[in-house]
Amino acid sequence: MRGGRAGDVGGGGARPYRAGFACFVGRPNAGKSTLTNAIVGTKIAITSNKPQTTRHVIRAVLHRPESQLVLVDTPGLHRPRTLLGERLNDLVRSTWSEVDVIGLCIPADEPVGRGDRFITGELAELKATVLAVVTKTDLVDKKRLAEQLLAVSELGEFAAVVPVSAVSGHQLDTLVDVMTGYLPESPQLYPDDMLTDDPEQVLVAELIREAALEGVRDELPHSIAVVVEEMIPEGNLMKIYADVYVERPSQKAIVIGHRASRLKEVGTTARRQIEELLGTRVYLDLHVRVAKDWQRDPKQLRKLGF
Ligand SMILES: Nc1nc2c(ncn2[C@@H]2O[C@H](COP(=O)(O)OP(=O)(O)OP(=O)(O)O)[C@@H](O)[C@H]2O)c(=O)[nH]1
Repeated sequence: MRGGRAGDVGGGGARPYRAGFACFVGRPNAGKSTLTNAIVGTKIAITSNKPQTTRHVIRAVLHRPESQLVLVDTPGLHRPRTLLGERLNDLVRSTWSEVDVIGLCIPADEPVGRGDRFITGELAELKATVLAVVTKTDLVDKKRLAEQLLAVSELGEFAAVVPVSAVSGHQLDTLVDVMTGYLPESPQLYPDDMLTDDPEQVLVAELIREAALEGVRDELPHSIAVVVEEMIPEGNLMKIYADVYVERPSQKAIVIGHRASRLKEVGTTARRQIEELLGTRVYLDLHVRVAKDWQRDPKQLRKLGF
């Protein structure tokens, strides 16, 4: 509906405008978030070297003259052990049913396994076009890559198998081209200047959460949640008030550190990243609170946005 299209002008031979939704799926650590970041070129989806850290569906809009690819970031599918785990899996499935193109990510440096087979089976039921994306090609040599491409193509019926590296940038444009080719003909979905339709607060909360996890992932891998309570613009300054939730007092001590030294670092790191994201100066006020067993309590989960 919104915006005109250069492709309309001139008629004869112009390719149709395509627009639609796509997402990357795959087992934890397959490289989905890193790939999304590399394609979008800005730090929107949050990555970590620990599985299951992507907790929000985040959309990034890739504008091209003849197309618009809306990337939806989903968490990795996994065996639920807590209520949060179940919610995450529901979120993954509902996202899958809404998109036009799905890129199943399989790392080049790990054997194709049961998890990949399971997800491939689930995807076969959907109406979306499914591509296989062999990620992290920079980690293997040509021979290993060729073997992996073969193993992946034997895994299921894919519209295409595309090897990429988010780190070296290898084939990223090709992947976008291939995915775009499978989008439906459609008018432009979002205005030209829009990169993401997610509330800024979600992105800000994710940046704070990532900073709070830095260096303590082994101790508190899934025990931190962040809620941005208020964002108040004041001239060219954005005042942000946020709560960092942990499950237990002992975790609160870890996050805060000796004489609040760690919390200060978290605040500084997060503030820099938020300033980059918002393009304004930021004042960041962080409070650490204990929400007992928040991962298991539906009321707490709702409050924390799950
Ligand atoms: N060398 C290399 N490492 C990569 C590449 N892509 C991702 N990684 C690394 O692989 C790990 C997992 O990447 P993520 O992007 O967080 O994986 P994910 O699939 O989003 O993981 P979940 O959020 O757990 O579902 C991180 O340590 C990344 O740095 C790549 O192209 N090359």
